[in-house]
Amino acid sequence: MNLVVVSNRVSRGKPNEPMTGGLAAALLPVVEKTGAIWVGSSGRVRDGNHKEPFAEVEALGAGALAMLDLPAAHYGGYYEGFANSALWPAMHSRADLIRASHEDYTSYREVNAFMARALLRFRKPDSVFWIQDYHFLALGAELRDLGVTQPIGFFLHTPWPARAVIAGVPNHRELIEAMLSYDLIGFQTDEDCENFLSYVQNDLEFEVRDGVINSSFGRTRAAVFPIGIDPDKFAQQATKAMTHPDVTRLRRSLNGEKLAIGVDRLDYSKGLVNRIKAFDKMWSLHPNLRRSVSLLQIATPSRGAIEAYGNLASEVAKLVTDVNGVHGEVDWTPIRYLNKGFGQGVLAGLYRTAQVGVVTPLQDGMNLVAKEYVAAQNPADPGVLVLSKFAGAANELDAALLVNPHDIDGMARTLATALAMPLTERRMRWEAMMEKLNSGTIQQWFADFIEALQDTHSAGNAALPEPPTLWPRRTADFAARYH
Ligand SMILES: O=P(O)(O)OC[C@H]1O[C@H](O[C@H]2O[C@H](CO)[C@@H](O)[C@H](O)[C@H]2O)[C@H](O)[C@@H](O)[C@@H]1O
Ligand SMILES: O=c1ccn([C@@H]2O[C@H](COP(=O)(O)OP(=O)(O)O)[C@@H](O)[C@H]2O)c(=O)[nH]1
Repeated sequence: MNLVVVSNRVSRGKPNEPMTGGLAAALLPVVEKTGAIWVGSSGRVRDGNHKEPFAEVEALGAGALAMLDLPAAHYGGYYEGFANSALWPAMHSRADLIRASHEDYTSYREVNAFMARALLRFRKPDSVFWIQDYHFLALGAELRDLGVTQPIGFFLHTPWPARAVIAGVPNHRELIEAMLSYDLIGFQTDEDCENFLSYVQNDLEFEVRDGVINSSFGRTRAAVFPIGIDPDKFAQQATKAMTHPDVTRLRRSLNGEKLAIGVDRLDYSKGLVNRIKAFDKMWSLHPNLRRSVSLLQIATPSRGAIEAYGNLASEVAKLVTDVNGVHGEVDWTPIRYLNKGFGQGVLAGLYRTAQVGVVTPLQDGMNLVAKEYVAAQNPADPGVLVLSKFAGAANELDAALLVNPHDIDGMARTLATALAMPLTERRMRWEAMMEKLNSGTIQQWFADFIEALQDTHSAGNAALPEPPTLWPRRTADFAARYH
């Protein structure tokens, strides 16, 4: 098997560089170990008609990384536009933030078609294609249009929302029909998978039986594959990081005070505003916790060219200033707020230093930070995870203190409970969570998906007498422009 993994964001595997998001963090070890070729955006754009996509290819462990320059005329409409101003808010049930022009949709489809053409260069007879995330919902259909008959799987890293929300995305029907060119579609949680199937059954009116969709576009299976981490690697990194200068300086600066940590992209889905309000409330309700616990909030800049993200950055910065102004003292700062990223080798030590990990998104596909925080703890004296019930991770990490991120008073109370939790209960909860992390590692996620993809593809071929007729050209106008 020659595995071709495709995502918008890639990682070059530089150990001291921060990961930009969980998708890149999760795929990196998979590519390094399995020898897959990972194709994604170089982050640069290129003018011209792009008949010959430009890819820079370099080794990545046992695998390879191919970084493509995407078409200059369409990059903004694709990434900041349709992907992150229409699909992202919809996937996170923020229909109020959906902004999409028809030009953005055209650019999105153009980039999907461009990527399909670029992938032909990496195709071999035994290739298996694995497409990642909402940037490439239509890529499978584009590949089928180009005559690709090999297995094509898709994994969605974000949530999939209720039918009424996805219906707010322009061209939703055409896009979701295009997804039915995939052999297998993977989701993070049962709820995401059920929401998707409910749309397919009720809005597209295709037959769904035992997670298999039989449509005029072929046979597609939808199933759940919760993404994991490598807990052993994180535990080792955390032990090693305790002597890193950033970590020792942090510990020294605490003077015995307790620490809570939050690590998030500066994204409205992460619930940063409510989290800071909950700390404000906690210090107001429990004045004894002033000076005895502070919050280190790492908020790495993300998608800054989009208005909603710029607004959020200003709102959070102002809120932090206000809360520090109210509760701070000449020699004590309640919230240390950093707009920069850290390599995972350092991050693991920061997690281990904190008695409480605060992961309170309003919606999140999985949230790998929650899993990393748990894996980085000292088994003899583990910290407590306070976790939103709306993060995909809450399905497995149900031994965390689960909170409703909309209930600020409730979160304030839970934070105080976490800070006072006795060692025996902390250990019991931590051991239960580690058991889950060890049985759902990133390696397992990869193996499960690829096995299911190959099985589904073989079963689909066996069931279909004339496969080529099942892949109608849904996107003839886009295809014609490039082929
Ligand atoms: O590539 P960016 O636009 O900078 O955004 C970063 C990534 O954010 C999202 O990550 C998701 O994947 C994680 C791993 O499965 C999951 O834990 C998290 O809940 C998701 O939000 C996005 O889905 C990726 O495509 C981005 O690369
Ligand atoms: O300074 C930072 C902040 C985050 N991360 C990594 O970025 C990923 C964030 O993934 P998550 O699933 O929590 O959220 P996403 O950003 O993908 O929505 C995790 O692997 C973190 O270790 C990092 O390497 N450095």
